[in-house]
Amino acid sequence: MSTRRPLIAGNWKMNGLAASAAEVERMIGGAGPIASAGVDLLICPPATLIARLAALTTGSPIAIGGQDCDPRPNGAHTGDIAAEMLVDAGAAAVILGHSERRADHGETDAVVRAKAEGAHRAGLLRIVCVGETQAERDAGQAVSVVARQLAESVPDTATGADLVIAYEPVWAIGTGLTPTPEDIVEIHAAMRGLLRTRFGAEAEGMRLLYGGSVKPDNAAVILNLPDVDGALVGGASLKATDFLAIAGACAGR
Ligand SMILES: O=C[C@H](O)COP(=O)(O)O
Repeated sequence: MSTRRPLIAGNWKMNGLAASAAEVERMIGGAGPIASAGVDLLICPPATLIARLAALTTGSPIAIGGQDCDPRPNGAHTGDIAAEMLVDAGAAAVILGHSERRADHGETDAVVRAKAEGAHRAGLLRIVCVGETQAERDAGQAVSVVARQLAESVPDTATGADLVIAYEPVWAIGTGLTPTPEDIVEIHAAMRGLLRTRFGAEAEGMRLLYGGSVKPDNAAVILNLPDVDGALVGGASLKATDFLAIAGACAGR
């Protein structure tokens, strides 16, 4: 049995208004037993809601995170948000290199790595996303693509305490499709092996999340797979009942 604390993280993407605080209040209401079972809970709302939800969740088992940060600490960069600003707003973590940012904003592995360095400077837990496209999987390149992203997006400063990797096959995001359990196990085992080779004992503390169409009805199977230390949940994290059901499946492992 792993000593890593499982993490269920919700990525709200570009969803959520002030009224969404009510959903988080419902999450707080159900989070106690899940946290007592040793599961870490994180919600990453849009930047506009970080301060509001950080205040709301203070003293609760739910932490708040960002969905991106700029590598630089401050300066004349209109529209960008530094990792230090996320911390100042109450964030404890940040998602980096999500495939939607890689696709929508042209983020390369080198950019993701620089952002991860910025997050490290600010003291944030870093959740670095990797994952192959459908074409890459069809070409038999899933493991090699993930290995390359892992090697090039994760900085040398990574430690067991501050690095989380989220394996999110691009074709599984928001589609209702998921890889087979065997495919998830293959990728997670490969990632653990690569992290061990690079980081030695620190790799044992690095949590590996699966993300892509995680729902209450498939969570138990996915979360019980070897080397799956939790989930990065998109659509299902917008509803307290679904998010708590997924986290509850993790608590029941
Ligand atoms: O960051 C979360 C993922 O992109 C998964 O999204 P999804 O659960 O809506 O498929």
